[in-house]
Amino acid sequence: MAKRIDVSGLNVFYGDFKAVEDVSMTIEPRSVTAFIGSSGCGKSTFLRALNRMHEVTPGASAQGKVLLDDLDIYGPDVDPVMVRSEIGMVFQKANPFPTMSIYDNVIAGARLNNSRMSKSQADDLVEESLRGANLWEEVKERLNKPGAGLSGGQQQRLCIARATAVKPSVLLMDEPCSALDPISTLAIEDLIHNMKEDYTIVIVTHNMQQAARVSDRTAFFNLSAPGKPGKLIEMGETNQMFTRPEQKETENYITGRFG
Ligand SMILES: Nc1ncnc2c1ncn2[C@@H]1O[C@H](COP(=O)(O)OP(=O)(O)OP(=O)(O)O)[C@@H](O)[C@H]1O
Repeated sequence: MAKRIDVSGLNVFYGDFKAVEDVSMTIEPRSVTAFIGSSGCGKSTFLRALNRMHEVTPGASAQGKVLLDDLDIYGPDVDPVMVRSEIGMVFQKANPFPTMSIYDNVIAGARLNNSRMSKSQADDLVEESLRGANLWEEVKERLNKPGAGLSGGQQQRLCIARATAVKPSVLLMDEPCSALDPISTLAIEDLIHNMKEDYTIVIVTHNMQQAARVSDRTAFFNLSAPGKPGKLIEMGETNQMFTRPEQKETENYITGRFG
């Protein structure tokens, strides 16, 4: 299920402004990769270009290559909607459809892909996805209540259930815990840890302890100066990045001397 992402020479623009310059990296399947770096260095922009989500921003464009196993996601005949169902996304602020029930939130994307799904198939998928997101026990008695009635941490796990219900191979998470309290954060971190058996996971985080706790590999991005594009400075095993980074810039950032 999990797939590898290979990026080569990716540049991302907002109009004429180059926000990300010449990034190449491999994101390994069945592992967690963290993106760290100071504010504005292009982590979210780069993340969104991995499933063509930047295309919903007017004027945004990307150049370069992104392969999902063998599929060139920017290929001429490739449908961005298909790309986003293979490479799902979870955002900083949990965004369940507010008036929809918990049940319908989970099944919404999967129904778009398969409108002929039977009631029992849908029931099974809702349960499986909520169990996978470690939310089933908390909501099984109130599946028909609105998603917006859940706590922030529960809403974020609901969004994870919704993203996984379409059976993606990759999950991109953009600061998924930044709006959550420490207990809910730990619940999401545990979940990320368990989910990496089945998915390729990428997480953008400002919290370096979090990157150290949850990720196998870490990529550090930086800007050479304000207004310049963000670049990938270094990527490696998380342990090595936090103890023996190769670049001085990385060391300055992780030891808090910068950014
Ligand atoms: N919709 C947009 N239109 C124009 N410029 C944008 C847009 N979104 C981001 N940018 C610019 O692109 C650059 C990279 O922003 P991005 O949000 O990717 O950085 P980031 O590393 O994720 O920052 P943060 O950690 O603060 O979320 C910044 O200079 C930002 O101002």
